[in-house]
Amino acid sequence: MEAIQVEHLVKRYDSVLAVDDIGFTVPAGGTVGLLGGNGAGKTTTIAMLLGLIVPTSGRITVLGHDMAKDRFAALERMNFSSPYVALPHRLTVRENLRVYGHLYNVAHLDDRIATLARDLDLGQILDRPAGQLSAGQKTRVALAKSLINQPEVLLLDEPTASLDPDTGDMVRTWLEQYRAQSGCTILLASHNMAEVERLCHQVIMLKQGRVVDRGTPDELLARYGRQDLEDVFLDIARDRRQAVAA
Ligand SMILES: Nc1ncnc2c1ncn2[C@@H]1O[C@H](COP(=O)(O)OP(=O)(O)OP(=O)(O)O)[C@@H](O)[C@H]1O
Repeated sequence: MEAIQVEHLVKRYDSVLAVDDIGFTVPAGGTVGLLGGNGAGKTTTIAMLLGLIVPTSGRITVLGHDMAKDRFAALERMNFSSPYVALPHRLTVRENLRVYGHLYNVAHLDDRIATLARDLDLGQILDRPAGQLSAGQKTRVALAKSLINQPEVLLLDEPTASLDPDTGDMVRTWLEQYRAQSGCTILLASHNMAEVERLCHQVIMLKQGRVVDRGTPDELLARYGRQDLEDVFLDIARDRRQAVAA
């Protein structure tokens, strides 16, 4: 079953065609990476999947619900993390998580917050105002917020941005465990190619709002004759493609 289905999706902002007729699916339990340079359309695509931005045209189905008609039924089973969304600054981390927990009607909320605080190492910062945290601490809190309702579909925009290598690795390991234990479907936008190689079953390469390539990390490496995805990314960004088997 497909958890996410995107068909002929378009978003135009006046003169900018931010998303230009893209289509992809994410199978239930799969992790798909959305890659592309700055301005490629990743954040716009995620915002449309969440119903935060209305598409110019096209169709999005999440967990069987058409997002144009029936998005609230899907939204309560989804969540997201984005560095572009600031949590209320004056509330402590715990208060923030409580607010979001109530929005999603989370049962046994204190237990859920305690579990997330333990797993994401938030113990020291739970009672500090969100506005006073470092960028890396905010990223971990945003991730905790995104998991408060144990979503079946998780949209992650740069989930490890600002994390030091050790914490980034901890978060990736934890995401792998969470996915294995929950069967959650993940769409991940990232500029970290090692992260994409490690987490994603399938990769979609966007450029100027269009899908320019897609495949498993191994397929893309073979197609471009490269050892790592960073070089594949650069080839695509710079319009180079090796004359190897497609
Ligand atoms: N509100 C807006 N009004 C006008 N243009 C916009 C708006 N939001 C995004 N754009 C444009 O749409 C295009 C896609 O932007 P988007 O933020 O989706 O890219 P991205 O792939 O997430 O980039 P990055 O890696 O830099 O975060 C860009 O050209 C951007 O300037």
